[in-house]
Amino acid sequence: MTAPEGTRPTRSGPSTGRGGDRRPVRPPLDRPRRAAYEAVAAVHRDDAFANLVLPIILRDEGLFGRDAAFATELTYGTLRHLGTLDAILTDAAGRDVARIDPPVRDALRLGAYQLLHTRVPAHAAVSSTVDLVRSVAPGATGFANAVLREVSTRDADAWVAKLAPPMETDPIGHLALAYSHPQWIVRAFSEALGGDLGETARLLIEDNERPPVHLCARPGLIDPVELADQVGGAPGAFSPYAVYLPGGAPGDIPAVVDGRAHVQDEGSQLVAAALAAAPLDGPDGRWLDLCAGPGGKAGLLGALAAQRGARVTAVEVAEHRARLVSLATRDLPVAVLTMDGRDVGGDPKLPEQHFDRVLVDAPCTGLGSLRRRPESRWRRQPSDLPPLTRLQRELLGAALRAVRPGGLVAYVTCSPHTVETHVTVTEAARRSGVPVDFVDARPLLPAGMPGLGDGPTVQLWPHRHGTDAMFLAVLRRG
Ligand SMILES: C[S@@+](CC[C@H](N)C(=O)[O-])C[C@H]1O[C@@H](n2cnc3c(N)ncnc32)[C@H](O)[C@@H]1O
Repeated sequence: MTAPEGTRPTRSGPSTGRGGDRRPVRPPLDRPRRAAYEAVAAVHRDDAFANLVLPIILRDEGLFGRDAAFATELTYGTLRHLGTLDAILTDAAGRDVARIDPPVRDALRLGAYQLLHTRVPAHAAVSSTVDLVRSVAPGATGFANAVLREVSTRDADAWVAKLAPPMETDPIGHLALAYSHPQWIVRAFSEALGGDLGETARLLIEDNERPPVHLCARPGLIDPVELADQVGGAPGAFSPYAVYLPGGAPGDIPAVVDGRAHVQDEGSQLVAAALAAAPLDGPDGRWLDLCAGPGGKAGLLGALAAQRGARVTAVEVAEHRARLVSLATRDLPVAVLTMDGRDVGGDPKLPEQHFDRVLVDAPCTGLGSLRRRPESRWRRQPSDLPPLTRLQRELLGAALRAVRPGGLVAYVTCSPHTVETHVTVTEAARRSGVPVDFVDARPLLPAGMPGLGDGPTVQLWPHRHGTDAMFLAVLRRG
């Protein structure tokens, strides 16, 4: 991408050289790069989330349009490519990045990202980064200059060829370095893809792309073609409710403001709609969303329920997220309960064998939506899995208690990690003590959708479907 070379003065702007001030005149720090630096530094220093902290910094800096887009590209790109950039910087600096002063380290990461992954001219990438280092660690400008000059001696492919272990002997290590993912995540993806390393590489590449924004045109409230016309977008490839947003702030769209549409990945729409589409004998008026916050799927289920004379009970344990569910489902037949979903049978508001359709959109590692959270791949650890999978099993067990005989439970994660998908489902079903059968989930998705595998569960993928990597298992209680 082309970088707008900033020329405006900043808070830490240059000396004017007037009034006997003999300091040399320095080029001003451009505000997009400064904003990106502050966002990356906040992520590493304060454990901030880039998608929350960056909009605040952009607003405080008064950055809009191209400048904001450039700052966003630098922030998200640097965070996504962090693993590979750090390996390159370690080599170029001759010492582990962990031993570089954090402000200098973050500035170097931004500089290396510009050199290796953008069309910013090398001289501009180096000089603007050295300016940045001068403002945060004045003693380190010579070091930063030398490191970046070394980085600029190769392009990204040549650095990977130098530093990555050979694909033949260490494919996981190779892919991890080449496509900037932790090895344990590459291993998990490869396993979920049946060991196909070519496909694993395609997934990793997709994870490093900027994700599209999808809208859900709520059924019965707005036609997706009409919404697509309004926003200048296109109807989705698979979900009958999806609209692809070409750009702009979704919060400014009138249909989103008045609750006829909401922002939601197309894969999330598909799995929620699949539960509503599954054939069911007998009563069909009581639907339950056991993990509802912040309310994306409850919004779609609520709109579908309204069309079919059903009602949704939406359960969420975190109070602030339960409030978000209430906001997301206003004017829909949805009752929100702030409570622990595992209390099924232990609380009169959540009786056993009461519901016809139950969704368990379980808390998970979120490895299926790494595109949307650039820093999360570096924060997640394998040690996150045991407590999460225990909670997933307990919630699915509660759902199986909540559903009536003959009723349906959809278990969903936005992670393709088999421990959170297949292992959780089979273990929870085995331990539940109630008879359950798997329903083939593939026919519950739009006809002709490719790449759905052998069933009965479905795994969606960014590189196959353009969606987050959502997993869906549908169970029928006997
Ligand atoms: C993956 S998110 C659900 C996303 C939501 N279905 C949507 O589409 O917007 C999982 C949610 O489960 C909630 N949760 C975690 N433990 C829970 C529990 N024991 N009972 C109910 N909700 C829980 C989390 O707070 C989180 O909001």
